[in-house]
Amino acid sequence: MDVLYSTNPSEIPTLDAAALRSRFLVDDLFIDGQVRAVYSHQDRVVLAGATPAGGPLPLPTFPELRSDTFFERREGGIINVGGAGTVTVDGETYALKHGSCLYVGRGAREVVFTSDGEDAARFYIFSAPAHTAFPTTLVEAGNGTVRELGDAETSNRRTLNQYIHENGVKSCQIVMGVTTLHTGSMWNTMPAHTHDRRMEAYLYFDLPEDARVVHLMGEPEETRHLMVGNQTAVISPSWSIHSGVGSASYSFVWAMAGENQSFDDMDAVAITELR
Ligand SMILES: O=C[C@H](O)[C@@H](O)CC(=O)C(=O)O
Ligand SMILES: [Zn+2]
Repeated sequence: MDVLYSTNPSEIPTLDAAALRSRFLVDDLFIDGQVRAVYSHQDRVVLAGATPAGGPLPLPTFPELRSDTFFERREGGIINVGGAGTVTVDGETYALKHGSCLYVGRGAREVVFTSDGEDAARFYIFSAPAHTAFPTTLVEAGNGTVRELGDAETSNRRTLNQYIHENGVKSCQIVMGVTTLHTGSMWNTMPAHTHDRRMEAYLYFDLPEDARVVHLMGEPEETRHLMVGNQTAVISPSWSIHSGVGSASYSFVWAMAGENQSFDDMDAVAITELR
């Protein structure tokens, strides 16, 4: 498990592209037959990828967690960004096709991933510390609370599906869903925003391998960009904007944790104010 410590915004202007990438980008989550994980000190979230190939793949715990099982003191949201597969939680099997979301509550002991066929499932896991156990719950792709945002004219027409949130699947901290750009629209989250009470991570997926998202980060008055490929995550501290434009349309998993779960508690920044 890699550990990423928190970064102060004053460090941003001192970082070159490689240093920015090493602190905020996670691009090695999905490797056949492995569970890969990163512990971020932004609200102590863990980002993980599980790619079952050639047989069932159990979720281990990690020495850094000092726990007997991964979910001993944690909850998690799991979204499948690969081929169809299943997640078995303490003997109960949930089928997750591409884009479906499973919430796993604190205290789950045995979690095992499988792929249905040749096209390996790729389970993205976003986990946060949890104070109590909410029920493990499946939401099929597209069955969250849907918001239609943006316009084709400004190239940001997109469908946002909220899965784990105040008015949906209950959690201690996690707010999680998937946003899909309509064909021909390339911008997400414009106008950009911050939410000082929550960190957020984006995992871009369904982006062609030869395409990139130009992801904007940093304090609104001191922005930088990251060139982001398919199935790559970007960690956004609470002080950072998180917005991007693709060279092709794409989807992304967004997931937050922190002080509150109010999706609309965000401070928008007009593009004319960004520096
Ligand atoms: O705080 C909320 C998050 O940044 C995302 O939900 C935004 C998003 O998916 C979008 O505008 O497309
Ligand atoms: Zn946000």
